[in-house]
Amino acid sequence: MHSLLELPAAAVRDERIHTDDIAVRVASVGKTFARTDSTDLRVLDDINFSVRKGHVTAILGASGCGKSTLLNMIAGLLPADQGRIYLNGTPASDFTDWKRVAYLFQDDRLLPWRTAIENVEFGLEAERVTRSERRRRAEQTLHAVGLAGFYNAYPNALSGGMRSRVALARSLVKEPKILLLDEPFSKLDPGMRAQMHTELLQAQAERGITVVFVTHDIEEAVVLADEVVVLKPRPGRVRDIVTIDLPRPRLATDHAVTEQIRALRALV
Ligand SMILES: Nc1ncnc2c1ncn2[C@@H]1O[C@H](COP(=O)(O)OP(=O)(O)OP(=O)(O)O)[C@@H](O)[C@H]1O
Repeated sequence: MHSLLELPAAAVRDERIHTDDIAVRVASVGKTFARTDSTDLRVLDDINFSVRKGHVTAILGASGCGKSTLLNMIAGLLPADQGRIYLNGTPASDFTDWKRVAYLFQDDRLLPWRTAIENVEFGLEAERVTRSERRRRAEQTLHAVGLAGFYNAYPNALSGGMRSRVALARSLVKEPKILLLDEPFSKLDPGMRAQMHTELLQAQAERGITVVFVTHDIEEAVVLADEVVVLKPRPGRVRDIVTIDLPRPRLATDHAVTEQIRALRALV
């Protein structure tokens, strides 16, 4: 099952191609890290895929195959040393609308000296938003992720799941068009992780956000994603792009979901 979004290499190399419904395009991207022992580590090689606007895409692969490196390049945190990454048709190096791109890290990175609401407001401090508007939007977003009543709690008084919600709210308050997530729920227990999946999908559907997330968890990829980019390691290459065309909510106990998990397991 290949996605139509897997553009042919020749088309990918043609920088004139602008498809209005593509939010992220990764075109012939490669990355090599120089190591202290002066040997180079080729982490990613000739990566090609596209992410449709409003879709949820998983980047799935074993530990060390370059998933975080790829996400960091999409986020503009790392340059690609081969190929190009485009956001809304613009090369990442020329892209200016980074305020509409949010990144949720593996650890929640909450500021311990700030309350929940102050942590969420932090997401807006780089923007031209008045203090009262900041407070209003932070309250509204915390409410939307089920944390009304915990506005003034400090992170150390919150459970892991609640901290994840605050971190999600801090990303959503920016009203991102693109949300990038690097295994943000991997430290949660399975029940809490399932709740966070529901929160994420609800926010994504309501706001039409494009989501790209990294995971090594096949079940998480099948439950959340419209498309799964499967990477194989050393160096990281695209093994396959699989479309998950199942209705939501997807329960890991449903037959169609377990079949899809089984099919993906054979690829990873
Ligand atoms: N800045 C860096 N300098 C040198 N090597 C790096 C750097 N960042 C990552 N690497 C190496 O690149 C490889 C891929 O790392 P990356 O974190 O992208 O993989 P991953 O698939 O996200 O792994 P995990 O699931 O364990 O987080 C690893 O071998 C890692 O040690």
